[in-house]
Amino acid sequence: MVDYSCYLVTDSSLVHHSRNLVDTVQQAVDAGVTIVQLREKELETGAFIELARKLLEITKKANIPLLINDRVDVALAVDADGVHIGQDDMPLSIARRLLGNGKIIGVTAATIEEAKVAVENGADYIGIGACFGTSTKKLKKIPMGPRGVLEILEALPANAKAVTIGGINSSNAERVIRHSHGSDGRKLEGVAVVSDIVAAENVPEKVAELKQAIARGFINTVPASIYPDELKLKVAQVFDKLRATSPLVHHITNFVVMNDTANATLALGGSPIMAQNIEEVHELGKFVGSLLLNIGTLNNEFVTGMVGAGKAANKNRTPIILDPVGAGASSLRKSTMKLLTDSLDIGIVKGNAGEISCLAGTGEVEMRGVDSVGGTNDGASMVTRTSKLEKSVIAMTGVVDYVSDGHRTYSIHNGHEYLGKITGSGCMATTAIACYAADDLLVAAIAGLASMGVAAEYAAKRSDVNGPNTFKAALIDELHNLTAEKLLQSLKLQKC
Ligand SMILES: Cc1ncc(COP(=O)(O)OP(=O)(O)O)c(N)n1
Ligand SMILES: Cc1ncsc1CCOP(=O)(O)O
Repeated sequence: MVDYSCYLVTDSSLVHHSRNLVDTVQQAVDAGVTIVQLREKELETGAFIELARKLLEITKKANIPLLINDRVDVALAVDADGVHIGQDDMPLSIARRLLGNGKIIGVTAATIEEAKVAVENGADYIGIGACFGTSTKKLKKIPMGPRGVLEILEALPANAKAVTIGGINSSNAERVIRHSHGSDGRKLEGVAVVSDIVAAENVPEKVAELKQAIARGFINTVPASIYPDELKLKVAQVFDKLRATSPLVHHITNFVVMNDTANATLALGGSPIMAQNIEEVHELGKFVGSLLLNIGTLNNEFVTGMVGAGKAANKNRTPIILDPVGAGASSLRKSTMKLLTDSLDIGIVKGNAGEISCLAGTGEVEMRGVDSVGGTNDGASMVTRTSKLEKSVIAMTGVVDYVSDGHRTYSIHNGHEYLGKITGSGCMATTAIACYAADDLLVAAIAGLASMGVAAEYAAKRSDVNGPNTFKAALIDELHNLTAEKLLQSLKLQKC
């Protein structure tokens, strides 16, 4: 059985200046890559064969396969273990005739049709891509993201094998593999990586990081279900922990709510920092408890900062909470949400019914500006479906709030109508979730929405509250006055 899990594809033009390609492959093989593909675009045939022989010596000793990219003649000349061919290369049927059944043949596919044809014609595995953007190769099609990879994988027969390629690195490999877990239990066999390994300063360290990320991605445990009373106790516990630890919540958020959400974070017990400049987001990473990305007012600086901060957060395993404000309202917002969900591992997405239906791609709830027009008749099924699709916890706000991790779904019946009459209450709810995100993400999403709902009920009851404006000030006060006991007493939580 071929192990495709950690697949090194070479490119000598990208090799770090401190080594040559042969040393790079030796180090990568010693560190545990499971298969190697020699991919050279500029080499003359003689030099190609010589290089292939050297790499074959290394891979044979480690008992792993060496495939040759595009050049069936080179593979035959050195008796390599197989080839990888693209859609414009030698047809699969001819390659198979030349190489015989004992050799591995991989075929690139960017569409369902290409993948199906390759499998029908006897490809041993499919290289699905490009998954993300890459500077290693000029792409002919826009990257498909992990969801596009899964769509191709799910269209193939259950026994078909596939890896994905394009922009894969140690900070996104876990998500890419996890995302490929299909409804019928199938998943990718692994990820193929060029620059993240060959250009790395420290190859053994990089391969170790990649292998750990890949191994985490393959773990697909179904979480145990939790009864509402047990969950309420957990909410009370995480509230006390939040007050004791005051985590730093890094916001890249919109101009409209920046001040209110900073105050809501402080009132609830967190510590806010609002910073979007790419120059500083990396430095902040080490101290940040969670990263909140809110697309309410968009410009290029914000989006660049979000992607940069998001990648750093994924690398540090800091949870990211995304608020795709108004995602269904304009194509810029929709494409920004797609860019963020495709390129980052998002822990929790919080949105109203319109935003969540836009994320799910169903558009079943319309949007007017940043507000949903109406809600959905079946919030529980909408969040469960979207969570399964996105592999993120989904928190959907409305008259009733719904939270799901794809396996466990709950509804929260707290709040007050004034929440819908002030601007920024949804963004404050996202902030509240981000304050709790150091803990189990399902619990964090419930605790955040519960805190907002219960604080709103206390605020609305106050004698000094006469309407939305006084309510907003009182809401910040009541987030500050919240206690674990109040949450336990007032939280109305149901299992769906
Ligand atoms: C594992 C894997 N998947 C896809 C490719 C891309 O191959 P191809 O389409 O032939 O493009 P080039 O590699 O020739 O640029 C691959 N090499 N490996
Ligand atoms: C060969 C190839 N085919 C699709 S993307 C790609 C290059 C991937 O390189 P990297 O892993 O450096 O993004």
